[in-house]
Amino acid sequence: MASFGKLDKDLNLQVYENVEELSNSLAEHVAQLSASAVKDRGAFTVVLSGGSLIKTLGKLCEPPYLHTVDWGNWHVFWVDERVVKKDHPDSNYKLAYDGFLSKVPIPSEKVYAINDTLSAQGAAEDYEFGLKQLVKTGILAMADTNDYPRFDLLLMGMGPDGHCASLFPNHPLVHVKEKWVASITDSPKPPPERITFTLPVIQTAANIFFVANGEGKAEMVAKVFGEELPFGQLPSQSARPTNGKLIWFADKGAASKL
Ligand SMILES: O=C1O[C@H](COP(=O)(O)O)[C@@H](O)[C@H](O)[C@H]1O
Repeated sequence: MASFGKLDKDLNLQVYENVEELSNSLAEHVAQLSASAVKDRGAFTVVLSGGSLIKTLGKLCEPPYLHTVDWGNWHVFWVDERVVKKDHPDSNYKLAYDGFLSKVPIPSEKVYAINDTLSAQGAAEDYEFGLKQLVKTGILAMADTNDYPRFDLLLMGMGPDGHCASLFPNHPLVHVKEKWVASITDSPKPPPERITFTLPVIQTAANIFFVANGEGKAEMVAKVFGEELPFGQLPSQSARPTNGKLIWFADKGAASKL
């Protein structure tokens, strides 16, 4: 891992020589969080993004993690989803299933995909309702300090424009506070119809791991670690836990403009 001195310490940025090293470290960090959540609460609530993140989870599907992680107690959610059928090439569920979920023994009833028969608004409301039911069962924790759920881990990617989840720079959705899950029908990145966790839910997470690899992300990584911008102008900068832990995992390419 390369050293960025003060940046490492203050901003929790971990820079790796290549994606292979990044993926190894990511797997170890995820496995440790999983073990402590299952020990404490008997469940690990982990939230996936789509995009390039999924490939970096590959090491978790291999020994030793394949055999040592308590997959039976994982509960898997999506921080955002495109409103398409589950077998559509744009589906974040399909991407995660093909690249990760089909390779590890997580019980299918603990994988919470969106209802792909509904409109964007319907799917967002339905997903939020489902989360509230899981709070009632005790699987999903609520925060002590606000009225949002507190997921154990959010695994986040960042687009080259600085968006995360389906929260795009300066889009009005970045200011939504009254919902846990919101819909968008004018996403600047296709497909236009999506659902997304709102920023307060993201900020309430116990842990957020952001993953960025490749030079295409370098400019935005530098911006995220640059001056503090007004809330929502750069969602990947605003998406920081208010009472949790944030780690950025970057390869040398993504960190090349720091
Ligand atoms: O559209 C999306 O893009 C972001 C970033 O994707 P990447 O391929 O540039 O890493 C992703 O995190 C999000 O889940 C997805 O819906």
